[in-house]
Amino acid sequence: MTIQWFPGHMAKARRQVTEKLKLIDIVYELVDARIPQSSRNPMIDEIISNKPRLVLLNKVDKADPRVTEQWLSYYREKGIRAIAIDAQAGKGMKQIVSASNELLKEKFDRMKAKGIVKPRAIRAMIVGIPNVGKSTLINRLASKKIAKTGDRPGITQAQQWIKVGKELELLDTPGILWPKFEDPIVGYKLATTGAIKDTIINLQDIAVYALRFLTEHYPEALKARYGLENIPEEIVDLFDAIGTKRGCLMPGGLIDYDKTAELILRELRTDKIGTFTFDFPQEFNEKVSE
Ligand SMILES: Nc1nc2c(ncn2[C@@H]2O[C@H](COP(=O)(O)OP(=O)(O)OP(=O)(O)O)[C@@H](O)[C@H]2O)c(=O)[nH]1
Repeated sequence: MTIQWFPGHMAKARRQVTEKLKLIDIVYELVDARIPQSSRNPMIDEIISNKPRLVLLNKVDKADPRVTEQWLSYYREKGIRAIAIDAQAGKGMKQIVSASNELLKEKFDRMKAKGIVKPRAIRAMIVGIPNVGKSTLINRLASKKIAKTGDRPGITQAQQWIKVGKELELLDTPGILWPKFEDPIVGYKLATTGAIKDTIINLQDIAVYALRFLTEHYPEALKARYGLENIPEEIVDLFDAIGTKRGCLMPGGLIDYDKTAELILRELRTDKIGTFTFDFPQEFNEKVSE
């Protein structure tokens, strides 16, 4: 698999995020709850350094609730604050504000001690890879009282802040960090969940990955969706079975594998087969830094 982001592009995105870090108190690292690890930018720890961080597992409605719980305890054990949210439906929004308050309590207590009587609102920025739900979350948080507080003095680049109640101000442009995947499996996970375009990786290859994954981890859901008594061992036989059931045929009755792959991925992405998580915390126990 040859996927290369332009190094210049990456460097620019990184620079923009680093610039904005100076303006904020806390980073909201938005990841996809279906692939909490694969949808992180691997350099994020280094980029945000010791800035307080809140991990937001978005699209939790599309993930396996059992594995989401495992991820939340995993973060807890690592001392990382994390919340599962559904930005589309607006679930978890209050928790974002309360967790931010808790995380910054010490800093604001120090400000109070220095004689700053009224601590200002917490300033936050959302950071995440494409398609993870950054705009949806901004709109959701801004929904009722959208108010722009204007530019702050001393900042070269004009920044707009969105007020979220009295306690929070959010930068109106999120930081985009690219996923990086030397590991082809990470690429397949990103493609399966729709984080990268289908044109980047061959559609049939993505569907093969997805079917193998479901066969291993969620066989009952796969059987139920496609009316299979058993899941064939050979992947081509599984394609044939699904293609036949769904009438994905070419003239002459041969299975149309492209059409079958497209159907499987469409149904998977729209949760027709079920709600799944593709990253398991056990796989990454050694790899995540604190
Ligand atoms: N089911 C579900 N869908 C969501 C959720 N949050 C966002 N989406 C959907 O995910 C898609 C991408 O959301 P965006 O908000 O555009 O993502 P983004 O990170 O701003 O994307 P870029 O502009 O590409 O960086 C949209 O179709 C949203 O409706 C969620 O919590 N649940």
